[in-house]
Amino acid sequence: MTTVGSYLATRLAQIGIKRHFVVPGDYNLVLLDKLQEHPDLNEINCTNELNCSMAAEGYARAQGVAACVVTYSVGAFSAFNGIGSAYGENLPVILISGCPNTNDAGDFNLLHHTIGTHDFDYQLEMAKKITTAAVSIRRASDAPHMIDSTIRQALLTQKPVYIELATNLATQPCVLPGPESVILESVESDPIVLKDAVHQAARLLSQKSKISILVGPKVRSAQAELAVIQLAEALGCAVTVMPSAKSFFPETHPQYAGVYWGLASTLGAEAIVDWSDLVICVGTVFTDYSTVGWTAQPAPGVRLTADVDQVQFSGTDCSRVYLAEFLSALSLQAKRNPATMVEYKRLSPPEPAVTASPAKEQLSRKEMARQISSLITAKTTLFADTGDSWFNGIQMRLPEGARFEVEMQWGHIGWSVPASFGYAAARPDRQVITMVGDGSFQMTAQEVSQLTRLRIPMIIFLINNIGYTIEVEIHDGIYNNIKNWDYAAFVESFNAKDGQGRGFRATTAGELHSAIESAKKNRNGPSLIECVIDRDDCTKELISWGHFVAAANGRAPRV
Ligand SMILES: C/C(NCc1cnc(C)nc1N)=C(/S)[C@H](O)COP(=O)(O)OP(=O)(O)O
Ligand SMILES: [Mg+2]
Repeated sequence: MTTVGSYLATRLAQIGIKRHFVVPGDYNLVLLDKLQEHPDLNEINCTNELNCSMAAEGYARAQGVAACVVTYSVGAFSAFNGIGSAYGENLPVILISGCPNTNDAGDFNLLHHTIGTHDFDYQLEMAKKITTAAVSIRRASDAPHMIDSTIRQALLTQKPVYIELATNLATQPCVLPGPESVILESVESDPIVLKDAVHQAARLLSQKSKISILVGPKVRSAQAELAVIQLAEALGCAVTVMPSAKSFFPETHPQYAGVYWGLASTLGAEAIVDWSDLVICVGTVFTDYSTVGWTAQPAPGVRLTADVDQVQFSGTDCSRVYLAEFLSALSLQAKRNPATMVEYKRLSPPEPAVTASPAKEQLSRKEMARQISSLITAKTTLFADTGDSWFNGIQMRLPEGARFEVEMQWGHIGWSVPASFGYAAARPDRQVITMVGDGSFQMTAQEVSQLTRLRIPMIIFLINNIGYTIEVEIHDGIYNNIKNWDYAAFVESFNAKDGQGRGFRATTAGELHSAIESAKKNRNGPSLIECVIDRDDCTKELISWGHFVAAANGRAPRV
C-alpha cells in the first residue's frame, strides 16, 4: 500500500517530470510534502500562480509534460491563465489544486479561499472548460483510477488536465501504482484507414506539379518533426513554416524556404506558397493573427491537411490517422517533385547583409536585432514574447540545433519570463535567450527572482520603447503609454545579499555590445539588458500586420 499523495508523485515521475512548480497554500501543504518525498521529484517555488502555471507551460515545451500545484480558488484562478495557454499551445500541463476537507460540504461549513457559499464545485466546473479532463478526488479509493485516466488523457491529447485533491486525502492509504505502461501506452492509426489515406494522398500528389509543405505548430505535439523531414526529402519540395512552428523544421536544411506569414513572411516564402498547386499543411493552425487578418492562407482547394489524428483533402476525410505515421508512410510512396524548390531558389534573393552601427550611434531596433541574432548558437533556445519581439525573432535565421519559442495562440504578454524560466529549469544544458517588451515584462517581472535564486544564466533582452507598440500600430490611445522602470536596478534588487543577477542599460550600439559581452560571462544568474529604442522604431512587418489585424477587428457587424 501507499498514500494518495505518493501515488500521484509516482505517476508524475513515471511520465518524466523531474521539477514541478508550486505555490503553497493550506489546501495543498500535505500534498506538497508527499510530492517532495519522491526521490525523482524536486519542487520549484514560484512568486505567484500565474507565473507558476506559465513556468509549467514552458517546462512542458522542453520536457513534453509538466505539473503545477496550487491552492484552492485564490491560487487556481490565477493558474487558469497558464492552463489556457497550455490548451491553445497544445501542451500537456497537469494543474493540481488542493480543495476543501471532504467533511466540509456535508457539514455546510463556510470556508476561506472560497466565494463564501456552500458550493465547492465551481472551480472544477471552470477547469472542465479549459482542460481535456478534470477530476475532483473526494475519496482515497477513487484516486488511482482518477489520477491514471486524467494523466493519460493529457498525454494522448497533448492538452492540459486538472486534478483536484481534498486537503485531508494526501496521506490516506491507497494501492500502489502499476507499471507506467498504464498511462504511457501510445495509440496507433487504424491500419486500414491509414493505408487508404496514404494511397489517396499519393494519387493526389501524382496529379500535382508544384507541391510545397507548410509546417504548423502542432507538428511538435504530434511528435512528427522527423516524419516531416522524411516526406520533404522524398518529394524534394520547398518547406515553409508558420511563425509558431519556427525551428520545428531545421532552417539549415537545403529545402527550408522560410517563414510563411503573409506580408510578415521571410523573403520568398509567401510567393512559393502562393505559387504551389498543392500545399501539404502539416499541423497548421490558421487564425486571425497567423493569417494576418485573414489575408494570407492557402486556399482550401489547394490544401492537403494532415492534422494530429486526421487527414483531409478534396473528397477525402480520414480520422484515426496519426500524423507521424501518415507522413512516414506517404514518404515511401511519394514521387520526387522538386519544382517549388527550384522556383524558390530563383525567387529568394540572398539575405540582405545588415551592417553594424557605429558604436556611438543611438541604438536602433535593427542594430539590436543584429546583435541578438549573432548570439544564437546550436545550444540556444530563443523566446520571443508577444510584441514586436515576434517580428524581430521571425526574421532571425537559426543555426542547426537552435530552437524558437512563441505563444502566438494564447498571446499573454509577459508569458516569456516565467515560460523561459520553466524551460531553462528543464534544460540547463541550453542557453535560453528571451526577447520581451517593456509592457510584457511588467506583467510577470517578479519571476526573474527565481532565475536569481536558481542561478540560471538566462539573457533577457528587455526592449524598452516606452509602451505597447503592437497596440499603437493596431489602434493608438493614451492607454498604450506605460510607466517607465529602472529595469537594470529592478533586476539587481533581487540579489539581496547572495544573488548574481546583472542589469544593464544600452542606449547605443557600443553599450549593447559591451553589455552582451558581460552577460555572456555571467554564468551564475540572469542578465537583463534593457535596450532603449525609439517608440516608433518597430519592424515594417508589425506596421503592416497591425493594419490588417485592425481591419479584421473592425469588420462591421452583420445585420
Ligand atoms: C498590451 C498588449 N496586448 C494586449 C494584452 C493584454 N493583456 C495580456 C495578458 N495579454 C495581451 N496580449 C500588447 S501586445 C503590448 O503591445 C505589448 O507591449 P510590449 O511588451 O511593450 O511589446 P511591444 O512594445 O513590442 O508591443
Ligand atoms: Mg513596448
